[in-house]
Amino acid sequence: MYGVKRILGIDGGYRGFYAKNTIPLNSKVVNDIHKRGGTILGTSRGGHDTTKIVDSIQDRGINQVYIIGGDGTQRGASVIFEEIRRRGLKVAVVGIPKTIDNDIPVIDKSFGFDTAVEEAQRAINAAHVEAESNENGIGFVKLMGRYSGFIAMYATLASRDVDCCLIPESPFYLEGEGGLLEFIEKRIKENGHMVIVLAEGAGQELMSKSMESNTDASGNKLLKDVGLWLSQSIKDYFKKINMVMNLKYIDPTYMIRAVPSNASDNVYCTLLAQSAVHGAMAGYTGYTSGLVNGRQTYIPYYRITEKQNNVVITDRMWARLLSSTNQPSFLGPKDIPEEKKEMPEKPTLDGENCDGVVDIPPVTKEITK
Ligand SMILES: Nc1ncnc2c1ncn2[C@@H]1O[C@H](COP(=O)(O)OP(=O)(O)O)[C@@H](O)[C@H]1O
Ligand SMILES: O=P(O)(O)OC[C@H]1O[C@](O)(COP(=O)(O)O)[C@@H](O)[C@@H]1O
Repeated sequence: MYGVKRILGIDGGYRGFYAKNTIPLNSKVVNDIHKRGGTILGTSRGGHDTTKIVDSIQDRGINQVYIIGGDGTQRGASVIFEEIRRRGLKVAVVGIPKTIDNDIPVIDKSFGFDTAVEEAQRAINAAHVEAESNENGIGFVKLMGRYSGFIAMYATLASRDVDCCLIPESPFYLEGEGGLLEFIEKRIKENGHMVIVLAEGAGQELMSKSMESNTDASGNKLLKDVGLWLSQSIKDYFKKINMVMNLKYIDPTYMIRAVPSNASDNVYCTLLAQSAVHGAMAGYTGYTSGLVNGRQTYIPYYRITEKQNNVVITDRMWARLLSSTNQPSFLGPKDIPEEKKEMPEKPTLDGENCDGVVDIPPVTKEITK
């Protein structure tokens, strides 16, 4: 449509700009990538050397850069955009929001999230079958979600087989009255089985200080395996109270991330890509292409990078989850920040992303002509 002759793929994330050869892309090369999981370009953490990246863009004569990834990637794109602007280069920088975690703010959802939720159902179904088939069975599923529990929350709501969903945004405790272990014992006594879904970032603070972890190359906290730790704690508890229990632990995290995208994500990806290109061709730069309240928009980087999208546990969606699982909130009044105690009803479809959409500024014509 625009007569573009040369498209280069950057191999292996940000460091690929300066440490690797580019991968020529054409319609033949990308013809069936939507049917495969993963990425033909490769991915990595770390490696964001802004000067070298922008040098590489400049040296190669690149005039449009499309950067695909999660909230960290969008922050990286924003830094590149600033440097390009500082140097006065005529290069458009555009972000495409791709992450299964759905932790990018403002937009309705990121590309990959729907697929992850759908695939998580398989693991939850398996956990349910195993739990039902064993005496006092517990099916325990760990899902991704380092800081944001969206996959766990939506998979739980979709499945309706889950008795307890634990996410990073909602603190919980194990022992004593109102604690998780007491709840599990009660639910098992009532139903004879249960399913627990856990986002990997949940309950990290409960694990021993001796298991203190570092950060990955991107600066993300390296998580301790809360799934294994929690399943062992549950087993120890049932041993202590001398009650039979069969816990089956399922960790489908990388299997979920590796599947090809589903139909809904394929369509979404097409919209994101087309919209991103139209924006750059129209002369815009410094934005992430995304769906907001069902409409394709161009969102200036400063709105994307100012915060992370997290589950708001005082919002309606989490309330819906609590009523669906009938789990306790595990919260005392002290766990709810003052300003969250009286949240006004928000005028969106699902209670999420409200903060970002009410006053989205018009696209600033951050254009390098
Ligand atoms: N504040 C930042 N400034 C510059 N680059 C960043 C920043 N945060 C993240 N990046 C770059 O983006 C990459 C991807 O971020 P990461 O958090 O690993 O994944 P995701 O994009 O899925 O959130 C990082 O490896 C790093 O190169
Ligand atoms: O082990 P890796 O490759 O660093 O990835 C694990 C992390 O990936 C995430 O799913 C984010 O992945 P995406 O950005 O690809 O969606 C986190 O939830 C998880 O902690």
